[in-house]
Amino acid sequence: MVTNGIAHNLFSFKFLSQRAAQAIDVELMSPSGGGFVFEQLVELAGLSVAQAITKEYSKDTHPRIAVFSGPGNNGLDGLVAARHLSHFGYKPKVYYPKRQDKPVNNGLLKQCTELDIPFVDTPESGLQDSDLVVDAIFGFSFSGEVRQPFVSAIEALKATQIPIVSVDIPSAWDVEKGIFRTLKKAERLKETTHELELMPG
Ligand SMILES: NC(=O)C1=CN([C@@H]2O[C@H](COP(=O)(O)OP(=O)(O)OC[C@H]3O[C@@H](n4cnc5c(N)ncnc54)[C@H](O)[C@@H]3O)[C@@H](O)[C@H]2O)[C@@H](O)CC1
Repeated sequence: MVTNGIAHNLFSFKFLSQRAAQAIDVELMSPSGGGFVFEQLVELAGLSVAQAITKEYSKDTHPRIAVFSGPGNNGLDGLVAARHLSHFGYKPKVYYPKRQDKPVNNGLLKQCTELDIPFVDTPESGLQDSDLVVDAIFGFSFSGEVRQPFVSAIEALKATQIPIVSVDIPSAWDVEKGIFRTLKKAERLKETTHELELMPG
């Protein structure tokens, strides 16, 4: 997880390559390896995100949290985090524009709905009156240029002044090289003044 609020600690982090991260997940779920099932890993990931937020951002100063969930498993981490944040006393709302009809997705949607966590239709309404945003749009399987319906969500994240907590990596950054893929060189230089740049290794 990366948060723009703890940039000063960036160089004490170690980063995994895309291939290594995927290989670790395969190993964790192998019967001869970790023996975990997928749902356990998603629950652990989402709980870790929510716990990290409680350490960095108190519910007294950052109670209103927008969660942007993407179409894959990174998005599921976001839904689990929203559920825990609600239990921890925060007020999450979720932007989840592209949903898959799978048992784990449907179960998490039901759990969030039963906690009265609102689902919003646009990134702007997610960010409005929020103190923090959880970026769970893309994780280690992101590649290429950002496609709809996530272009406007990424633009909204680039423009917002509130803290962004990214699950795994900042969405739309090249998984191996960091920095937004969609930016031209001049824009990239500007972005590096207030965003993190991830380097492999
Ligand atoms: N075993 C696992 O796969 C686990 C994954 N976890 C989380 O899930 C993430 C990886 O999950 P996934 O492999 O589902 O991948 P992601 O959640 O990173 O994203 C894949 C989804 O994004 C879409 N996508 C990729 N590039 C795009 C682009 N340029 N524009 C628009 N859409 C694009 C794909 O079509 C796919 O629907 C990890 O980073 C981690 O956060 C954890 O929950 C633990 C378990």
